[in-house]
Amino acid sequence: CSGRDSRCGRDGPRIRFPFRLKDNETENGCSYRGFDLTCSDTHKTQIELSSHSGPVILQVISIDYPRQSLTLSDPENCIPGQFLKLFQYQTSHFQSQTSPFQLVEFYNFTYNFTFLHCSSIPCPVQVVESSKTLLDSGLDPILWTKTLDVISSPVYPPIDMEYQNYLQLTWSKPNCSKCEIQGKMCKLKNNGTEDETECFDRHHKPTKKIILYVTVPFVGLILVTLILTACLRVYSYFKMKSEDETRIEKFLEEYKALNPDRFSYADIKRVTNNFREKLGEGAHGAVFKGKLSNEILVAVKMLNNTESDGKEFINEVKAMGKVHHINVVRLLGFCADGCYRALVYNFFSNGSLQKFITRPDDKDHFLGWEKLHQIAIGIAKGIEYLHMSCDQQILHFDINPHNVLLDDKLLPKITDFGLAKLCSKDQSVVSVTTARGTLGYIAPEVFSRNFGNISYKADIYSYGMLLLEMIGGRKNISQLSEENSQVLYPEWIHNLFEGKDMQVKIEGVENDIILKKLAIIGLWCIQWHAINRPSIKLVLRMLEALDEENLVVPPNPINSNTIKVAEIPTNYSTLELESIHE
Ligand SMILES: Nc1ncnc2c1ncn2[C@@H]1O[C@H](COP(=O)(O)OP(=O)(O)OP(=O)(O)O)[C@@H](O)[C@H]1O
Repeated sequence: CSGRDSRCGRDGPRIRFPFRLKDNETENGCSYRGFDLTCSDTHKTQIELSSHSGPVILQVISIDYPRQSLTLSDPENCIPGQFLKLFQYQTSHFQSQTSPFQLVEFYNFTYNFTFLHCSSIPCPVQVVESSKTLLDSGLDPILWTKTLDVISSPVYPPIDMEYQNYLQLTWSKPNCSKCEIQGKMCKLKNNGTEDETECFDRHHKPTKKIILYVTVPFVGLILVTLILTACLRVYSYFKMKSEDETRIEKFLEEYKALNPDRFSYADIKRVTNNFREKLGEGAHGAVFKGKLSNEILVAVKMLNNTESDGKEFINEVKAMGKVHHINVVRLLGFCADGCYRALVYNFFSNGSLQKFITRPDDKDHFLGWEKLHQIAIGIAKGIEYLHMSCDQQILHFDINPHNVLLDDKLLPKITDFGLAKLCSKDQSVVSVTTARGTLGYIAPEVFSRNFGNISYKADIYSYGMLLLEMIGGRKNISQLSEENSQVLYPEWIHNLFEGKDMQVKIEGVENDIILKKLAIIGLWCIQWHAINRPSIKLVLRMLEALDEENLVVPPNPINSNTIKVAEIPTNYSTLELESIHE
């Protein structure tokens, strides 16, 4: 029915209508009565024919569908015996009542023949020519007895003694030879009479070749795609890895460049050419000029090893190692070699800002108000960076003109982080155990905890003092000695407030707009109470604002009720007080 052939073994005959494999459930109802075939355990095709002595199972050797014949053999090699069982009692044309098959060929034998029987051998039936004696046929007359004489006639098929082991049967109903000749399949006609058949087109099972032609390229394509994808993956994996490595290398190079190098004392001696050129001396040690390479000039600060327990050194390396800003000095390296400690910075040819704080008529050193304004902005940007842009807030605690260096383009660089403190950004109050800074620039609360908590506003105060210093306040108080660059700030600030409108009185430059701006901002920054001082961001906004006229003059920063001037020492340049117990 399905139009597909089936078979028992690879070499077995193809099985299709009117035959069917008995156990093939999908072909149920598709066979014709009596045409059921089975497969043996050894994959041979078998047919069961009925006889008077029970069913006879024969092996189907081939089926010729166009001629409607099938060739059978006996698995027990005794065709004559099976022949007798099947056809002994049949009518003359060997057509059984129940079987649809007719015998067409048994022996191609043109003579009459006789069936003989012997009970003691495996195949107990033999066929001989009737005209011959048993002895002529090589059979023992004692063992063999005659069973049946068959008279050869046109009805009886010819018999060939040499092919005793095959039976050839034909069938006439159902008649499918027409369909087979046309290469079509055959089936019983729907709604037809019992034996009527009709042809139909066989399902063309895709041939192996077609399957090969279609599937091989398809599977090949999939394989190639898979291999290519795998190769691509492997390639991109290794590419990514090598990119990662390059990225890491690059990072390490940059990191190395950004982070301070460690020098030995011998290096330091070599760099400074045996400490040949001294640039100056601060509270913590002397500074020497040096050369890292032909292009890189450095300033090497040798720290006094006698006084410190290493805190200043650690502080400076810790704080400065992290900062990279155009307005903050770069720490290129450090030396911690036995008792020798040194810090290596870029060299700035113009030295410290202190040198440029002078009267306007000092033509050699006065930079002009516009330049000073730019320098003030640069310092504020450096402080803003320290206060706001690093992982930790860096409080400098020693902002003053000595600690601002100027490069060859007069760009200000904040330096000297020996007193700096690293705090978390959300920390609003800082604990310091010693008052720190340079006299004249120290916020009141850093002097004494009575004036409030210490915070980033301490740097704002110092910056305010620096601004006021920049506009020439100290130099205009001519009574103070020239050598002592630090001035007691309350006294100095009082001098700024001559006149009720708080205008800064400086010879020759009265009412200069930049000057006024710097003065007002400076006064805001030195407000006695830290809370009244602006943040560095606000300071920057005020410094960069164009509408200077709108700047509001702050109240008098000194509240005379809160400080007794006489309590504050006047004769130290750098403040070193005893520890305050928190
Ligand atoms: N990177 C530098 N480039 C050029 N000159 C420098 C550099 N660093 C320091 N100097 C010079 O060396 C001198 C001493 O500097 P140092 O920072 O040790 O002391 P200070 O700031 O004057 O005082 P203190 O350390 O007590 O605050 C300064 O006057 C400065 O001009």
